[in-house]
Amino acid sequence: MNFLSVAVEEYVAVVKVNHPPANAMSSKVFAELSAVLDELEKNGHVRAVVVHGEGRFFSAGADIKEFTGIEEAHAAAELAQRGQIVFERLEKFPKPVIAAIHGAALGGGLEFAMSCHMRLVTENAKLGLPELNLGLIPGFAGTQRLARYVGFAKACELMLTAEPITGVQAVQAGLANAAYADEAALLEAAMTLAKKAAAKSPSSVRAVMELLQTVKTSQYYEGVQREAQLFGEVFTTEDGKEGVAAFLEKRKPSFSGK
Ligand SMILES: C/C=C/C(=O)SCCNC(=O)CCNC(=O)[C@H](O)C(C)(C)COP(=O)(O)OP(=O)(O)OC[C@H]1O[C@@H](n2cnc3c(N)ncnc32)[C@H](O)[C@@H]1OP(=O)(O)O
Repeated sequence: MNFLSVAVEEYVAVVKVNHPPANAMSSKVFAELSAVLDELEKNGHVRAVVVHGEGRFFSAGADIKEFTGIEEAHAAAELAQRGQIVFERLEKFPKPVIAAIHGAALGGGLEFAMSCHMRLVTENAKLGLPELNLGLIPGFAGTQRLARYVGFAKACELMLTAEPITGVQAVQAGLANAAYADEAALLEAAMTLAKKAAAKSPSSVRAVMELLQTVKTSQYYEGVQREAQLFGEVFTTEDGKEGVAAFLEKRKPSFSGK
């Protein structure tokens, strides 16, 4: 493992993303996450999982530096689908997963956190889906999951303004469970919560985790599929190219509507 580390303590696995500088969700990070889920699912010493980011951020999203090599809409749609599959697996994971979010959970980073079963945040963490600043749209099922947590109007506002909210606001909006003053308090609270779940009967926990997933309908999956397709289409517009180039060149994008 190069980008993820796992430490197990009292039936709780702490998974840390360590992909400096921003813990971007690159294809290698996704591959490792998938392998880690395989291992944690089988491991009888693991009954709950805490996911955290090493360094300044939880995760700043999909790896924008990897976007530059992608030319075709179908290739961009496939990138979205690959992320969607891993996050779907995470959401369906039979053991509870808690995201402990500090710094920033943006774009694919928030989509990662939204696939976890609970989210604890620092008060000043930034949570948002800023893809429209890049001339893109969310692609890892964020368009479908966000509204489930915050409702239609707030999801619309967050995506269309592309502006992040704080950890405190995320709790108020129903996106996060609770906010803590700093990273140390956040991690302590995440471990306490995870240990409470880990102390319950694994069979009852597994049953609850399965039952909570039945809220997803076929319309949800149609939405996710359409999201990947539209991500591919938007990705190949001139505005999509301009947005990504502007981010990498550290300048404001100029969108032409093409
Ligand atoms: C389907 C899914 C799609 C997506 O997820 S698209 C991505 C959506 N996410 C974003 O748009 C967030 C982009 N990043 C930011 O807004 C900012 O960054 C932060 C708020 C996270 C941090 O800002 P600050 O503290 O001013 O640092 P900094 O100089 O902007 O970034 C530090 C280094 O991190 C790299 N970085 C940040 N986000 C990403 C990313 N998502 N993918 C790849 N690299 C990223 C930068 O480029 C830079 O790197 P260097 O030091 O080499 O210049």
